[in-house]
Amino acid sequence: MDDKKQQSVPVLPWMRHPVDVTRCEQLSLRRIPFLDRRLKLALENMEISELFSVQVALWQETIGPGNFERDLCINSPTGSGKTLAYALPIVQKLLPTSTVKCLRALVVVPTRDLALQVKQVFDAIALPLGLRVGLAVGQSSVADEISSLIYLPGEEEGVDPGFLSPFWFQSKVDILVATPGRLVDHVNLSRGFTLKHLHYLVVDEADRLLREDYQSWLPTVLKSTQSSNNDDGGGDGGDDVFQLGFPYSPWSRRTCGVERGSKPYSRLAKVVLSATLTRDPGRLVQLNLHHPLFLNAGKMRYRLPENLESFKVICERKVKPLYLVALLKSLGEEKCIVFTRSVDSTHRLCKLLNCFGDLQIDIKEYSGHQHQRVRSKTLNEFRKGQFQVLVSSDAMTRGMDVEGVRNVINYHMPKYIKTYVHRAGRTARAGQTGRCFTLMSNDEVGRFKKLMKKAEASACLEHTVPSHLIEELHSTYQSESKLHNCEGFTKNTLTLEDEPLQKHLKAINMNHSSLNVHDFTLTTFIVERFVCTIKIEGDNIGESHEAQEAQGIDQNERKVFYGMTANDLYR
Ligand SMILES: Nc1ncnc2c1ncn2[C@@H]1O[C@H](COP(=O)(O)OP(=O)(O)OP(=O)(O)O)[C@@H](O)[C@H]1O
Repeated sequence: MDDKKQQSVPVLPWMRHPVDVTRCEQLSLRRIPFLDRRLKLALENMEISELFSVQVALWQETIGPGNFERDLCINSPTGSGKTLAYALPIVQKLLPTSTVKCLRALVVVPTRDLALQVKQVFDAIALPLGLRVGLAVGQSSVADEISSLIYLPGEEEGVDPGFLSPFWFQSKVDILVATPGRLVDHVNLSRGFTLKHLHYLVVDEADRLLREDYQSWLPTVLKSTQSSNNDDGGGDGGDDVFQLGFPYSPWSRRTCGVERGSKPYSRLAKVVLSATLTRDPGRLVQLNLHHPLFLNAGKMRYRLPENLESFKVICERKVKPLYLVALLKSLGEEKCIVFTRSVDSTHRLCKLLNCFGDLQIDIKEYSGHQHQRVRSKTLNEFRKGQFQVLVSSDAMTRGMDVEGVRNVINYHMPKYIKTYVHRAGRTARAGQTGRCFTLMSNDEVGRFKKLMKKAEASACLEHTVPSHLIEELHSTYQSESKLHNCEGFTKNTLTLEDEPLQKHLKAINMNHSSLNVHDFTLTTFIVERFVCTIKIEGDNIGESHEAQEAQGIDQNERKVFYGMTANDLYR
């Protein structure tokens, strides 16, 4: 979107003049004012020697002169280091710990894998400083999870059990990273779990979290953070010591960086982030932001990582899988993520790619249809470099940080620039280089051009896949299919006798033991490969779709029989 058009979109007044994050220089750790020496050491142990622009900007608004006086909304590219940008000041602010642990910082993210990733960042800087980080993501039962988050009455440790036991609950963690659904479960169901002492709330991947309701997580959280700590520890309900009317509380009072003069001004400080932050006033208003300050990277709304190269790969629709295989072959051993438009396509494409015996690349799928355990295992293996190509749907990839991903391939062109930004952003992270290839047919080129115009880095060259590679692949699979097509194809019935084949078909949702077909001119190599083990009875062998159509055979009927058309396999 050009500047003129961008200005015509209704924007909240405080979003009109953002602080440009890119103007902040990267700074070496020794030049960061007030950085706690232990925090500096923890960063050095992570091999971090300087802070990125967005991290410096946030530091200024929190620990520096800004002193967290305003809520912060950050729109900064993928891989620019937003996690550490909020984790660092929060940990530094929590450092003067009170004698009693209580939950003072909450980070909400949309997926479990992302929550685990964020927790790891907090662990690296908070644990050495004696702060504990918890996770509420629904990996275990509510009861098991809560026992890792709070001391139950009678449990040892905590403060002066003789004084408060058996009525009190105490937090085991200072910082909690949570997904919205499980967070709401704890707020509503877990005795002793309270957000009343919360000082900091971070909403990461905010546009995604604000787009979906997730059991009304936001109003639930905001309501339960409403502390009555103005009245010196008399709680407004809940199962903690405040409810019991103790004369004083050893818990910290919320005054987080928003004290004015000598008068403490109780407020929950909020940090809201994304690489594609929403500007929709209706969504943002739900956050109930206090005097918000908008930090943006550059002038445009969408910005791609600086060292990302974008390419278009133009190909005919029906040979798209061949282009993908050829492209993957040409990328060699480099780690790569292939994006499709849905979980079904992800599953099918992964199966399809694994049919190419000569590809010699390990490929696995990663999608929301898989069990969390399977998904996390796959992600770990990918991180460790145990396989090179991950085929993925969009839902799970926001914020995912995997070292060494050099290439992203859009097998299906994304519909929206936001999707492009998040997909492409899995590479070229933290200043590294990376490439994003988008496969498209000729008639999609115009749409792609429009899409790319909305991002700041809109240069996009064409990447040509050598035609000899495509021809080689084509002839391999064509010849195989011809060979197998020759078996009796006399009637319009197809019997699936072969057990491995049946399994295979089942895996791509073709749950039939026998098929009635008019048309079994199999135009995709994947289906051709099935033919080799199918006992075929039909009379249409070798006829093209056009010829079949001329005979009045309804091509759509295939949909009824297979649950999908041969064309579905191309998409
Ligand atoms: N100051 C730094 N120096 C070196 N590496 C850093 C620094 N800060 C962050 N990183 C690394 O940069 C990578 C990207 O960071 P992070 O995941 O926080 O990005 P992000 O902006 O949240 O991206 P996304 O929008 O995709 O979630 C991580 O691997 C992180 O370890």
